[in-house]
Amino acid sequence: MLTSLRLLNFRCFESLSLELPEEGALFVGHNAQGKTSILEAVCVLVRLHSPRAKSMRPLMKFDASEFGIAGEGWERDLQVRHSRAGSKMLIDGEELKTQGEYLENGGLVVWMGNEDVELVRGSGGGRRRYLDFICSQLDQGYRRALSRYRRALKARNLLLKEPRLREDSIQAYTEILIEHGEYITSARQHVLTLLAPHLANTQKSVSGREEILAFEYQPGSGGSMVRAFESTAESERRQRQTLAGPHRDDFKILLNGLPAGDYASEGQQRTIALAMKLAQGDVLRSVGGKMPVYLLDDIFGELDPQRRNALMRYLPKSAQKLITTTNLDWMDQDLAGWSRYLVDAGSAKLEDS
Ligand SMILES: Nc1ncnc2c1ncn2[C@@H]1O[C@H](COP(=O)(O)OP(=O)(O)OP(=O)(O)O)[C@@H](O)[C@H]1O
Repeated sequence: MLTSLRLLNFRCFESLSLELPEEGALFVGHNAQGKTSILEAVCVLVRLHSPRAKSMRPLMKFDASEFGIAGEGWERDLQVRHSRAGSKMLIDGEELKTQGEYLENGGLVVWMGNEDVELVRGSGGGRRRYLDFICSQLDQGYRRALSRYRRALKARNLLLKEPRLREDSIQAYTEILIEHGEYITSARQHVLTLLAPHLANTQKSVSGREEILAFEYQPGSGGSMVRAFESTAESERRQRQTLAGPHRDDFKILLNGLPAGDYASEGQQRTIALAMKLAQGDVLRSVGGKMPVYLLDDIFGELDPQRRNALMRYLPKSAQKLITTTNLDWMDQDLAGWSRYLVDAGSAKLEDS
């Protein structure tokens, strides 16, 4: 649990200091006032990961040359700083050399956003990121394997684009891809089996119906990386890119046996995405051994009031929940005792409830 948050030149915030209650808080305000940025800062501080930016650069206030996020959580003082010279991560004032060291023994996060529906109807990239975010939080080795795989994939694709192919070098990278690729694929497959029993509960809780939600893994190597490289060798050299491996993994989402991307209604797709994120929280808790912080960014807009309240009730009581919303008209009385911050033009003030 994070007990405080301090921002300096982060997105629209020049400076901000907040206390975060144990059960969490609501961040209420009009559009474009900074609500998402607060949740994003928490995600970066806890997991070094922004759910909406590919790099740290866009997180820096337009007119600033560095930004900082700090907070106390999990009995440590955490700090992330970024400037043009690079990023620094500190725990209790001591700078750490690697992201792995910073993340080790830290907190876990579930991010739920309006865009999650793309998990159901969008391309495989979103579903791979969903699995990667879970696997990376459960296993430090996974983060390492993924980053080595990505580097080797980039290098091998560049080699395949050269006018004269250097087969020895390509083969050297093939071996790296096989080593890390097998690890990534089996970790993703394992996480899907961990998610399966939770999905049944979460789907029922959010939809209020007996619907069967299931995943079917589709490895981008077809099952064996070694055989995949043999069978794609010719086409790779024609198309000049690596064609098999976990960068092409995907999984089918089936609702009552039918592909949800093609058959489920808009409302059902949104419910499935919520169920997937809630199941993520259940797995992080049961396997990762820690209660994650739930960051819910404006996910209520597309749900009817009954589902909004059902979702609020499903969230674990003992978890810290930080929630953004533009209004609270829909909230049932028994849920109304939350701490509320009014977010307005890059400031956040605690309101009397
Ligand atoms: N790097 C940056 N520097 C300064 N301002 C930024 C930066 N990045 C985004 N902003 C601005 O910060 C403001 C707040 O954005 P944010 O997404 O946090 O708002 P929000 O309250 O969540 O809005 P919504 O309800 O529309 O999602 C926006 O006006 C945005 O343009």
